[in-house]
Amino acid sequence: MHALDAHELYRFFHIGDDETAALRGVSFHVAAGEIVALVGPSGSGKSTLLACVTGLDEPDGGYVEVAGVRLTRRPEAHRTRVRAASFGILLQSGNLFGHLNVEQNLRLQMLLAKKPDDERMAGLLESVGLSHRARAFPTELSGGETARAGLAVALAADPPILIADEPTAEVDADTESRLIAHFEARRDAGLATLLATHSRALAQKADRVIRLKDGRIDRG
Ligand SMILES: Nc1ncnc2c1ncn2[C@@H]1O[C@H](COP(=O)(O)OP(=O)(O)OP(=O)(O)O)[C@@H](O)[C@H]1O
Repeated sequence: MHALDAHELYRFFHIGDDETAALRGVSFHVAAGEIVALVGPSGSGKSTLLACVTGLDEPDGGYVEVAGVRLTRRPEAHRTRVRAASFGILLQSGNLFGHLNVEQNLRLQMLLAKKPDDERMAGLLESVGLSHRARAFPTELSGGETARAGLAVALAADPPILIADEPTAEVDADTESRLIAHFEARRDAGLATLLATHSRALAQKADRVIRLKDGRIDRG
């Protein structure tokens, strides 16, 4: 049993008569204490895969297990419970509440996980380079700041499984190093991390790299 298991995932999208096979039988796992990097060209299915493994999207075939418990095709209430207990999630759609400032978004995430910790919050803001923007609201942040604030929220409750889509896409080299150190600390703490990334530096630090191509794992 792994922190996360994906079994033969399929996902199709239909627009008019056109069908896109975004995932075509993808199986993989992420163990506790492991960083796995998901890489592949634009359109290869990375974001679709991350949405399916978190239960935010339902695969058309196959299933996902979180610590051995099935997530796929279970009632929404069950999926929501598993997500809250097991995942920190940063997808490209973002994860910030617009009526809360950055600090309040982090605090809310910690409260939901019953882990309020102001000191940890300050450390997280510093590690994503946003200490000076703690009081800013999401509409007042740049694209890069929004992504970093979202990552801090995803990390806030020290989730057993971190799922992040392009967590270092819009950061400078120093911030990327700090974030990599953060992911490595998660590994040392026995937590699982799955990152979709175009960053070579980040992929090099992963324990395993999974390469997607046209909705399949490319073993070439
Ligand atoms: N909601 C949707 N409706 C229709 N097609 C979709 C939808 N979401 C994704 N697709 C298609 O599925 C395929 C996989 O997309 P996906 O976003 O998963 O790729 P990606 O590897 O994450 O790309 P990128 O690196 O650009 O984010 C693409 O062909 C995309 O156009």
